[in-house]
This record gives sequence, C-alpha cells and structure tokens, in this order.
Amino acid sequence: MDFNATLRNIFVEENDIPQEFSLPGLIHQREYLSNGAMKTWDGPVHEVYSPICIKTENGLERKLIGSYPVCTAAEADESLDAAVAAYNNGRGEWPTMGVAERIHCVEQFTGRMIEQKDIIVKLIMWEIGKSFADSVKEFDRTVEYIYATIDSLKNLDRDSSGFDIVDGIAAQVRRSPLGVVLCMGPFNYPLNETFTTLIPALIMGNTILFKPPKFGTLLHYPLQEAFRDCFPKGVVNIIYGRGNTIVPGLMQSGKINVLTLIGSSKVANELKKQHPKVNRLRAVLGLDAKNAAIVTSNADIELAVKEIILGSLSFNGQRCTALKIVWVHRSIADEFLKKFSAAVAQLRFGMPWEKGVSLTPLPETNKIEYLDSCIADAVAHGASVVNENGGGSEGSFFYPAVVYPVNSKMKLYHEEQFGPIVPVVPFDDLEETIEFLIESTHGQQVSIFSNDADEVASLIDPLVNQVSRVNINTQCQRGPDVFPFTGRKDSAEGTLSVADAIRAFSIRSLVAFKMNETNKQLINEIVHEDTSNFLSTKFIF
Ligand SMILES: NC(=O)C1=CN([C@@H]2O[C@H](COP(=O)(O)OP(=O)(O)OC[C@H]3O[C@@H](n4cnc5c(N)ncnc54)[C@H](OP(=O)(O)O)[C@@H]3O)[C@@H](O)[C@H]2O)C=CC1
Ligand SMILES: O=C(O)[C@H](O)COP(=O)(O)O
Repeated sequence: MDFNATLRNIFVEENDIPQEFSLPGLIHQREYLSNGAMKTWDGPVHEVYSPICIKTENGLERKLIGSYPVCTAAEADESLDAAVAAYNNGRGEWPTMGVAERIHCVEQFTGRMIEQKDIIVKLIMWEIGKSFADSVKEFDRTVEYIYATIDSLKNLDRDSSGFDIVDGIAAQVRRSPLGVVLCMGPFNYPLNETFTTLIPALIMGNTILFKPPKFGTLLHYPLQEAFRDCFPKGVVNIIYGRGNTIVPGLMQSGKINVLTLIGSSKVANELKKQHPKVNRLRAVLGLDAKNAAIVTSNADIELAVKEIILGSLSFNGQRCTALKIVWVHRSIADEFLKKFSAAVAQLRFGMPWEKGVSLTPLPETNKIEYLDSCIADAVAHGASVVNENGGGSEGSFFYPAVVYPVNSKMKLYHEEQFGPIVPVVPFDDLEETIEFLIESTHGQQVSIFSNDADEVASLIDPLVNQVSRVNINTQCQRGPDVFPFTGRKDSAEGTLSVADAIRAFSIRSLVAFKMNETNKQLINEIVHEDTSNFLSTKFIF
C-alpha cells in the first residue's frame, strides 16, 4: 500500500462532505456564561480550525468551523467572584440546598444536554478529529456517568443510618462541599473528562468555574443556556480563553478551593505552585501516563497483538490510558513485530465520519513535528521504523510508526508521545520491566500478556505497587467507569470513579453529641426530621 497515494483519495472538497455530518454553518460564539447571565463579548476571538483538512485550490487546508471569545484575566476574575458569591462561605443557595433538589437540577440539565446530542457529537468530531462513532460513544458514556453519579449519591445517602455511638459520644458524618472548584480538562475527551469532574463537584454543592480546552471549546456552547437555566445564579460559570493567560491569576487569588485538572502533570504542578496557600487547596488530578505492555515468552501473541493495537492506537494513541511502550521478550520479538506490523496495515485511516476508521486527523498543530522528532531521535540512537509506511504524514494525518529496538537513551522510552507511535523494547529478564516501572515518573496502568499463571502471579505483586491498575491479557483502559480510576507518582492525585469522585469533591464533617438525656432527645428529633425523606436530608456519609 502506498500511504500517500491512499491519502490523496481520502481528502475531500467542501461540497463532498456528507450532509448528515456537516455543521449548520460557521459557529461564531460571542457570549460566555458568568453570574447566571450570558455576557456579550466584543473583544478578540480565537478562530477554530478543524484538524479535518479539506482540498482547496491552495492545497490541503484545515477547515474553519467557527470562533469563540478569548477572555482576559479581568473576565476570569469576575466569573471567579460570581462563583465565590454563589458559594457564600457555604451559606449560598446551592451549598445549603437539599441533596434531592440538587439531583433534580442535574437531572434537568442532563435532559437538556440530551436534546443537544446531535450538535455536540458533530462538534466533538470537527473540533478534535475523533471518529463520529467514538464521538457518539463519548457523549453516551458521559450521560451514563452522570446518571451513575446520581445513583451513587442516592446510595451513599441511604447508607447513613443516623448516629454511631463510641465512648459515649454519638457522631453523625455529613458530606459537605469544599467551595469554589476550578475545573479544566484535556482535548482528547473534551466532554467526558470535563463532566467526570464537573458533575460530581457540582452535585456535592460546590460552585464551578470551568475553562474548556483550546481544542474542544465550541462543543460546550450548546450547554451554556442549560447551565444558566438549571442552576442558581453564579453556580456554574464558563470562561473561554487560553489557560496560560487566564488561569494563573485565578490561582494566585487564593479564592480557588479545589483545582481539578485532567491534563498534563507539568501544568498541574505549575498551577498548584501559584496558589498562595497550597495547603488549603485540594487537587483532584488525572494526569499523564506511560503505560507499558509486557509481552512475555508465554504470551498468546495473536491476542497480545489484537489488544495492543487497540491499546496503543485507538484514537491515534491520544488517550491517557493508551499503551505508550511495549516490552516484548526477545525470543518472540520478531514474530510479534511481524504480526503487529501486519495488524497496523489493516487499520483504516480516513475522514472521521467514515465507518470503521480508527486513524483520523490529529488536532494539535505542532504534533506531527514532535512525532517526527521522536522518530529521528530513536533512529539516531539505533532504532528503526519497522512497519511499511510508518511515520509518513500528510496534512494532519500521521501513519502509525512501530519503532524497534527502543532503549533508555531515547525520548520514546521516557516521554508520553500521546500519538500514533508504538515504541517496542526487547527484554531478556522480566526484572527489566519491573525496573522500568519503578524508575518511571508515571504510575497509571500496565498490561501483562502471558498464559502462565505462575508468571502472571509473580508479576502482579511488584506491579500493583508501581501502578494503580494491572490488566491481565487485555489493554489498559479507564472503564468500566465505576472502577476506581487513579494513578501513582505524577499520574494522578485523588481517585475518579463514580463513587470516588463524589468523595473527592466533598469533605466529611462530624456532628458529635455527648450522650446525655438532653442530647438523646435532640438526636431523636434530628433523626426523625432528617430521615423522613432521606433525599431531602443534608445528613449524608
Ligand atoms: N489521567 C487522566 O485521566 C487523563 C490525562 N490526560 C492527559 O492530558 C494530556 C493531554 O491533554 P492536553 O489538553 O494536551 O493537556 P494540557 O495539560 O495541555 O491542558 C489541560 C488544560 O490545562 C490548560 N492549560 C494548559 N497549559 C496551561 C498553563 N500554562 N496554565 C494554565 N492552564 C493551562 C489547558 O488550557 P488550554 O487548552 O487553553 O491551553 C487545558 O484546559 C496528556 O498528558 C494526557 O495523558 C488526558 C485524559 C485523561
Ligand atoms: O483520556 C483518557 O485516556 C481517558 O481517561 C481514558 O478513557 P479510555 O481508557 O476509556 O479511553
């Protein structure tokens, strides 16, 4: 197959874009949601160019799809003040509202969100180049996550059975909100990763300042009015602009109580340092990873190839959970590489709306240059691209490269490439793979491929002490979303799953009663009042 010849057939002209996947014209947004109202913006805007390139008379060009405000620190500060006022030191309408009412607001919002599914899904596809099928999945999964969060909160509440008495003291545990949450997410799951933090933070009674990522901003517009209509004034504020210009001032103000960032550890560390009282800041972070696959001499090679293809190249490797380095026992390396390269050649690349495509355009404009530099560095240190056409690029497409043999002198051994390159490292002794994980600054997940029970068992213990999830004969992934999702070292802070996220965005406060006659009577009255309708009680674990 000639990669470049095939690509020439993929690119289309404007008029050839299938109608059902087109946007309803250019989407020029000039508003942002602050303090319960849409504020009109007449300042500078950011023009959004899709990673999807279109054939024009000037050659291939990223298609312009719309624009949005580039707010400044002044608008960000105003929105922050709105969130602070809505929280009102825990005395605002939202943090004091009963759980049942907050759930009701979130349900109403979700209903409105579902009405906007068509446009949101199309915008995910156009803004970040995710396949249409995967964009639909991202939307559906987000809605499921919201409903699961609601169920989880109801169950958390139901578990509270009044008071525990220890040493003559009765204590009730309440889950209280933390304050103002600054919420930021990455480009690769612009809807899902945002809502994974924003919704649990919101439902627990916190107020929100949300800044969408630069690739994946327009898709949040259809939700602005729903946020405005479903929540009290100032509870959700959305600010548009570049993170590096508007966020530092927010952190330096000391008014942010919780930083939640799904993105890179470099950004998270910088932002934490900017807070004047970092010990008063809670951070809930999902960060970068260098997840490894370990294919032992006892592996089912066909199965390993199938899983590692999915693990390393789904959405072009742009997943935090992607397999970003593959360790293969030297005795099976040739066979693995041959089968893996053949499987790569079977992957379909194409426009994101085409059925069955797995390789799609890359949104980051400097990405291809970075990926080329990784390959050049690996080649300079003795590796080569072993699959046909590997590393070729045109427009915003990059053909996956399988690079072998990778070693510790290379960037690809250490850095999170976050793109379609699969670095393969040969090993002789499993101890080498454990050493790699011990030395790594990351600690999210690992996948072991082996059919030997003793071998698998001998690896599990050392590996669970390095990463937060060990997958056996399967790729790394976040789901099912009810599983705890976190990481060690630089890969995370706090745990995100449905139930864990509710805990991450709240604090347990005690109400303690010395058990004398007066207090026994008081407790009876409180329990009676507050458990009459468990959902209306604010007394939850
Ligand atoms: N562990 C997890 O759960 C997940 C982790 N990730 C990680 O996310 C990364 C990819 O996403 P990416 O969008 O590139 O991540 P970034 O860290 O670059 O961006 C995340 C957010 O931080 C903002 N930001 C970036 N730079 C600054 C700055 N200097 N000051 C303030 N804010 C800033 C961005 O805004 P702006 O866009 O305006 O710059 C964006 O909203 C990968 O490392 C991936 O592993 C991705 C998904 C899940
Ligand atoms: O950004 C990511 O990679 C997501 O958190 C992982 O989700 P996935 O494993 O389901 O793709």
